Amino acid sequence: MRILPSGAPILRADEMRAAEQRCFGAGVSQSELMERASLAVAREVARLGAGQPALVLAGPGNNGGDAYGVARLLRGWGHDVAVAAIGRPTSGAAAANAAAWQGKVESLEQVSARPVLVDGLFGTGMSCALDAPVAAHLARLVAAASVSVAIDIPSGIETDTGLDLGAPDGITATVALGALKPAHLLGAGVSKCGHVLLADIGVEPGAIWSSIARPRLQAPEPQAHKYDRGLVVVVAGSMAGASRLAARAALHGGAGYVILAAPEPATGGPDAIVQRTIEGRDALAELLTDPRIGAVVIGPGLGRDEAAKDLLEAAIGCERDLVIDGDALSLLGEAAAERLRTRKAATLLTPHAGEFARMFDAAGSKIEATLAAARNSGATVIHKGADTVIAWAGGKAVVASAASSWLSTAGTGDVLAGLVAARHAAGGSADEAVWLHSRAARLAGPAFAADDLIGRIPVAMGECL
Ligand SMILES: NC(=O)C1=CN([C@@H]2O[C@H](COP(=O)(O)OP(=O)(O)OC[C@H]3O[C@@H](n4cnc5c(N)ncnc54)[C@H](OP(=O)(O)O)[C@@H]3O)[C@@H](O)[C@H]2O)[C@H](O)CC1
Ligand SMILES: [K+]
Repeated sequence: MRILPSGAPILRADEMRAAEQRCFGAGVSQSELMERASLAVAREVARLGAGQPALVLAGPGNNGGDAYGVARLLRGWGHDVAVAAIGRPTSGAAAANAAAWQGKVESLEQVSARPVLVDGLFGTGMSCALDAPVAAHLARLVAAASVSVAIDIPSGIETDTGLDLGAPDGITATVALGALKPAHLLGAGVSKCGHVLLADIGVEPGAIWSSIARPRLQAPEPQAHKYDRGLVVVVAGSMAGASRLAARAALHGGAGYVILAAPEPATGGPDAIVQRTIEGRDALAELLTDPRIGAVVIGPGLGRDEAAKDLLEAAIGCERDLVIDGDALSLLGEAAAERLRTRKAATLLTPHAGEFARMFDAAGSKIEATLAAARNSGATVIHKGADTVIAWAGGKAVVASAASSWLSTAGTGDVLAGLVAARHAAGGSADEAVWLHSRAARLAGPAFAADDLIGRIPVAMGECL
């Protein structure tokens, strides 16, 4: 499991440059800022590299400027340091750092590999794919090292999208400077950044995007009753098992009262789940007039037939807060934004990548695309994946990016939908549910079934009280 700072600010490349400019405007010089960056990276290299001979790769810009600073500091601390470079910085603090490096500078082609590798070729200035020879030499040098540290971002990952532009595999750790970037959490960054450490270099990020953090939960008040904790209605369709998973997840996610509304009573499952036989659109619409309902879940096991469409119409038309998942998202398709934006109550969507692409424009950064979907639909959108983005219509985004890959098993989406409803009905936020779902998966260990996941949710909640 990789280390990732929690609750940390995320900035795009242009936002980071603006934050650096504000720092300069406040009187901090570029060389001072670069020295803070170099010192933060050099300390991590000394810690992780444990004094082994180091090879520092320096690029033609400020990422390279950091690299020359790292090399100078390590050598000053007695480390055996070699430098190889692509181009040479021509201006500002980076050029001064390059000039201050007293040692020789080799080319990537000729330099020999060493046990410790520092990647200071490119950072937020990556503007296109790495040249193939550069990518090949970088991969060779990273593979030969026992410890490799990337400065700010591994070279070859696009800052704002996480798109792979030729980055090597196997980077041990990335020292993010000043703020996380989308590259640390999205796409290729999920697997290619290694552990992510965030260095404070005195820049005020002012970010409204952040990495997910452990929620703070409260036990129910002494006088609480089941409606205080939230009444969740799960609308079942043709596949009862999926809706039962969602209902059980809602119960173990803290809901005080769970109703499973199904065409015929489901057998098995906890007696604490109240079964209501609901046939057709009007009967469901009637049930959903109950103002005590904190959240309705529709989608798990709904199916896509005419009966399913009728139930979805009733759910969208009701005045309750609504979690829409799975089949219901596919039924909405590209009409989603238009159908949902007029709803007065809250709507939460839990699409995976395929469902998202059927409803919204998925081009570009996953954060930007999910925010656009939230703005256009008025819904809170939980865009699932190895990198899960939670986006609100007001522009806030939270990114979760260290989930267990064992979540790739049937039913975990149904569990999340029920958990999202429970936390919402309890007055919590969508990212709480994502954190609990991910933590429960960690606790469940390898090769768990969705049913096992449910039993770990209370344990995960116990870590938040
Ligand atoms: N701003 C500051 O004072 C500080 C910045 N920090 C560090 O700086 C980098 C960002 O530095 P920047 O100079 O903006 O860009 P890079 O160093 O990442 O890239 C350098 C140049 O490389 C060229 N480039 C981009 N992609 C490629 C490629 N695929 N192949 C070859 N060359 C490439 C690009 O030139 P262009 O002509 O394309 O513009 C870049 O200019 C940041 O990540 C931090 O590490 C300090 O940390 C703090 C101070
Ligand atoms: K780098």
